[in-house]
Amino acid sequence: MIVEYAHYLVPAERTEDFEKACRAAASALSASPHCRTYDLSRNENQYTLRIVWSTPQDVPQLADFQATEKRLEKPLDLAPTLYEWAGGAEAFEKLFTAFYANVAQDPVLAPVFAHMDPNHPKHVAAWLGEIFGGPEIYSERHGGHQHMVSRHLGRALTETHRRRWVNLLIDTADEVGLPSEAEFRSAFVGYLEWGTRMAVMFSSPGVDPTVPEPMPTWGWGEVRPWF
Ligand code: HEM
Repeated sequence: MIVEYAHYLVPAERTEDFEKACRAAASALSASPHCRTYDLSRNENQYTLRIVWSTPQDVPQLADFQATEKRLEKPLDLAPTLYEWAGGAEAFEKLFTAFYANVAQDPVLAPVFAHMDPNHPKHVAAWLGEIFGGPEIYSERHGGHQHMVSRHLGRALTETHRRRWVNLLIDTADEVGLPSEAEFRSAFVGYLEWGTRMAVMFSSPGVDPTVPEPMPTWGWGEVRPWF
């Protein structure tokens, strides 16, 4: 992950044009599979654009404006990752072993997972661990993002399935004693809400099965809409 900071000194008569160009750049950034998040801050006539990239790219809409300084930096992780906070690989394996045992008893979900691969709980644990900042095991050993998406294709999952999956996973998180701090649980549930909606989308008829986006990552903060 690369964090780009670009500082712009913008004369008062050009701030309107600059902010318009930034909004155009925001559309391009949102559409880019390489951009994870971005924001613009202003202090009088100084602007700082911060972009978090998976790989460095240009922001063409701002080419007319001279950046006074441009720095590409690796972020310095001062906070533990969600993976570390949760308790690492062991915690995710415990969670998904208990979850799929509960799934087998659930009238809504059991039929969906009737032919599940016995290693499925371990694979989903590796997926979630990687998303939450742990080792890149799912990418290296289990086919990465494209493979995960392919396992949902054609399953025609419904909102009833999705909601039951989320509810049961949260109940199981309580059952196995996953950390319950507000910050951790809000990030955890935020990912479940996003991830299950993506699973339902990719399970719909006629969806494009190609996935150019890299593995998602999830942290303590926010994500932006794709627009
Ligand atoms: C955050 C949400 C979700 C995540 C992270 C997730 C993750 C995964 C992963 C990583 C796989 C592939 C496992 C492998 O590599 O073998 C998979 C497969 C699958 N997922 Fe999901 N999934 C999510 C939501 C859902 C939902 C809501 C359902 C249905 C209620 C569902 C049903 C399935 C099924 C049936 C498979 C194939 C299982 C098998 O045959 O082994 N998933 N999921």
